[in-house]
Parts: sequence; structure tokens; C-alpha cells
Amino acid sequence: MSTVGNSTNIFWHECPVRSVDRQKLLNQQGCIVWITGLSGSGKSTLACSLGRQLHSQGKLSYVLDGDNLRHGLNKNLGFTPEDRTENIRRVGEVAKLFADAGLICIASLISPYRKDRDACRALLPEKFIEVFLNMPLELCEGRDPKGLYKLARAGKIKGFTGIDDPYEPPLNCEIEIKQKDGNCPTPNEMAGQVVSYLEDKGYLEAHY
Ligand SMILES: Nc1ncnc2c1ncn2[C@@H]1O[C@H](COP(=O)(O)OS(=O)(=O)O)[C@@H](OP(=O)(O)O)[C@H]1O
Ligand SMILES: Nc1ncnc2c1ncn2[C@@H]1O[C@H](COP(=O)(O)OP(=O)(O)O)[C@@H](O)[C@H]1O
Repeated sequence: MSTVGNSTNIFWHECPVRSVDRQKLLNQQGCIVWITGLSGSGKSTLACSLGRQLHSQGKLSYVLDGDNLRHGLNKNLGFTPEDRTENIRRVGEVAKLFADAGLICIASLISPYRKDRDACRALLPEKFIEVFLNMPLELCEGRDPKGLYKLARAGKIKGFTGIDDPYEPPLNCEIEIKQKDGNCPTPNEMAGQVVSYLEDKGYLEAHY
């Protein structure tokens, strides 16, 4: 019996089917692929392309996209630092559950603050793969598919990441994706970089 946060007198209940059993069933290792980067850097594009490549290899993944989750689970949150922290905390916990279910969980959120990403890593340190989409602000702003940078520059959106709210780049990420000779890799190339990492580290097979 224990107290966790505001919950008192609670018990942990073990289930007979364990994570390792599910991983054998799926022939893969559950893990979290955490994609971080500026708005417009290509997080959702990479997440979808990665999901597609894994699917075509018979691997089960699920995408947790920041924008999408703000339509449901996180719809009571805004973009204050406190709300962003709570947003990332919740998604980290959900991602941990998906990984425990045996899935390759692909989380794509700006997740601008290092301490929040590190807190998610601490939830599953051996199975957390941080992918930094390191695209320059000028590229992201030039893309501006939703017109949000334009609104932020005009002062119509306050606290926009990269404009008047900070983005703290990772210091020790597992994968960094950046431009080569001034060109951004294609979505397939970006996803391929992540798939190669997952293959090399043995995530795409069961461990007996
Ligand atoms: N103030 C501000 N700053 C940054 N982004 C903003 C803001 N307001 C709205 N949006 C839109 O919200 C999307 C980011 O949501 P996230 O949940 O990924 O953000 S965060 O991780 O909590 O910082 C982000 O989506 P992406 O462009 O896909 O990153 C924006 O469309
Ligand atoms: N590798 C890429 N090469 C060219 N265009 C891209 C690439 N990745 C994303 N884009 C384009 O950039 C824009 C922003 O991508 P998106 O995935 O929505 O970014 P984010 O989720 O980080 O906001 C979209 O119009 C998308 O088609």
C-alpha cells in the first residue's frame, strides 16, 4: 500500500501476461521514439513516414502527435510553460504504456524544454530514443504550412516557440536529423535513418 502524488492507499496489481510475452508475440521491442523540433521542422511528416515504413516491415507502431492529442487528451492545455510541461508529462506516460504494450510508440511534439524531455526519458531510460529534427528556424518559418509564424511575427500569437518562447535543443539525443549541403533529407530518408537505428539496436526483433 502506498501514496503516489495525491493518491493515497493505492495498490499495484500485477497481470500474468507480461511485457516480454507481448514482445515475443509481436516479434519486436516496445520503445519510445520521441521526435522533437520546431513547428514546421517535419515532426508529423517523419512520424507518419516512419509509421508507414515500420508497418510495411510488419512492425506495430502508433503515433502520438502533439497537435492531434490537443484535440482530446490534452484539450484543456494551452501553451504556457506549465501547460507545455503537463502536456509532455502526460504524453510521456501514455507513450510508456504503449511501449509496455509492446509497440514502437512514436511521439512527435515540439517538446521545447529539455527538462520535460529528460523527465520522459527517465520514465523508460533503456528504451527512449530521442530524435532531434534539427532544422533551422528560417526553413521552418519559410514553410509555415499553417501560417502560424506569420501570426507570431505580427504579434497575433504570443509565446510561439522559436519566436518569443524558447526551444532548447537536446544535448545527448540518439538521432539527429539535419540538412546536408543545404538540403533537407526526404521524408523517406529521415524515416530510413530512424529505422536503421532501430534495426541496429535490435528493436525490430524479439529477445529471448
Ligand atoms: N504558441 C505556440 N507555440 C508552438 N506551437 C503552437 C503554439 N500555438 C499553437 N501551436 C500549434 O501547436 C502545435 C504544437 O503542439 P505541441 O503539443 O507539440 O507543443 S508543446 O510540445 O507542448 O510545446 C504546433 O504544431 P506543429 O507545427 O506540428 O509543431 C502548432 O501548430
Ligand atoms: N523532409 C521534408 N522535405 C520537404 N518538406 C518537408 C519535409 N518534412 C516536412 N516537410 C513539409 O514541411 C511542412 C511542415 O511539416 P510537418 O511535418 O507538419 O512539421 P511539424 O509537425 O514539425 O510542424 C509540411 O508542409 C511538410 O510537407
